[in-house]
Amino acid sequence: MFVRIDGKALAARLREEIGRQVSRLRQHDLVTPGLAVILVGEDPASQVYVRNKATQAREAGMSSFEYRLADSVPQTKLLDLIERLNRDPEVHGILVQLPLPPQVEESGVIQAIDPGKDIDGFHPINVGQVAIGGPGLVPCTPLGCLMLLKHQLVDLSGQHAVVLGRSNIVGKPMASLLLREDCTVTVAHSRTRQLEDLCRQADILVAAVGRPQLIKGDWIKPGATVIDVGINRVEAEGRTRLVGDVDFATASDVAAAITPVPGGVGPMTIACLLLNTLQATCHQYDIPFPDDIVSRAWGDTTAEPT
Ligand SMILES: NC(=O)C1=CN([C@@H]2O[C@H](COP(=O)(O)OP(=O)(O)OC[C@H]3O[C@@H](n4cnc5c(N)ncnc54)[C@H](OP(=O)(O)O)[C@@H]3O)[C@@H](O)[C@H]2O)C=CC1
Ligand SMILES: Nc1nc(=O)c2c([nH]1)NC[C@@H]1CN(c3ccc(C(=O)N[C@@H](CCC(=O)O)C(=O)O)cc3)C=[N+]21
Repeated sequence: MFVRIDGKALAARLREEIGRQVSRLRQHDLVTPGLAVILVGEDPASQVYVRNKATQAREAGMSSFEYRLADSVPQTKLLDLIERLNRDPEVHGILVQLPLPPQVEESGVIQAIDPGKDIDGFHPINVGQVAIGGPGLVPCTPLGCLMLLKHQLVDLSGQHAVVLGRSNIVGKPMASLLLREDCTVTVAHSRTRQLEDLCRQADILVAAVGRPQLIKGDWIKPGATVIDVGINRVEAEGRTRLVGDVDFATASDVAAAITPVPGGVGPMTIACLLLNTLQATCHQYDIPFPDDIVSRAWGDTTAEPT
């Protein structure tokens, strides 16, 4: 039986559970988790995400601080703001929306964020921790993908996972996490040969290439689980709509389960951002983090965060 993995519903349940944990912290007068989001420039899609992040943080009982900087902002000004937020006791998580304009050097900005407040998990310290299986903040999008996979599949061990895309924000951390789950992992990219044949070998296919509906049903192994990370805006019949990297219609005839776009990975990314903010807050205050939060939210035992 084909399953459409309902990321939107699962994310809503996870946010509710995060909200319960936040009110517990507040009731005990311990702390109100605070999330700071920095947006440089006026990209309309980024504005939508940043607004959604702020609204959902507030709905979960967190404080949300938004900083909008001009597209022409000098790097030093952005670094000064990050420094200030690193020291701000009301801010426990910092996110700088990517991509950044060309005058700003992305790696310098990421490295300026206090690794303990780096809720995106992009700082080299957190990247390294994930790679060696240590503690640390895990990037939100791959973390959300892993939770959806664990919800869908009882055992990831020994499964062949093919990750399409090798970006620092999705493909590479996704591959690290799947390896930690004992999958056999293949990472493909724009230079990969015979991509279709490779995809057909995947028990688990994670698509993060940013190419609208590139992956067709006949690229997919019957019974595979497909996670579609792609968010692509396409014009159709005079309207813009969102499609993934997977051609959902043909893929759903072959795969056992797929995440839809919208309503799949996207909402989980934001829920995981809030989860990371809660985790960072607990860590900063030496409060035990409720490790079973995902199973509490979803009522299963297969989806613990890593
Ligand atoms: N749902 C969510 O929460 C999120 C969704 N996204 C979406 O996920 C997608 C990927 O994002 P991101 O990782 O940032 O993108 P990047 O553009 O940084 O990376 C794309 C990757 O895909 C590879 N690639 C591009 N075209 C092909 C092709 N035809 N065949 C094989 N590989 C290809 C590139 O290869 P190479 O390295 O060789 O150039 C690269 O590794 C986008 O649609 C983005 O909008 C991103 C973040 C969060
Ligand atoms: N530092 C940083 N961290 C990020 O996590 C980050 C980033 N920069 N830059 C951009 C990408 C993209 N991203 C998305 C988050 C949510 C949805 C999302 O909620 N999507 C909805 C649809 C929203 C809509 O209608 O546009 C869905 O798929 O259902 C999508 C994409 C986070 N990113």
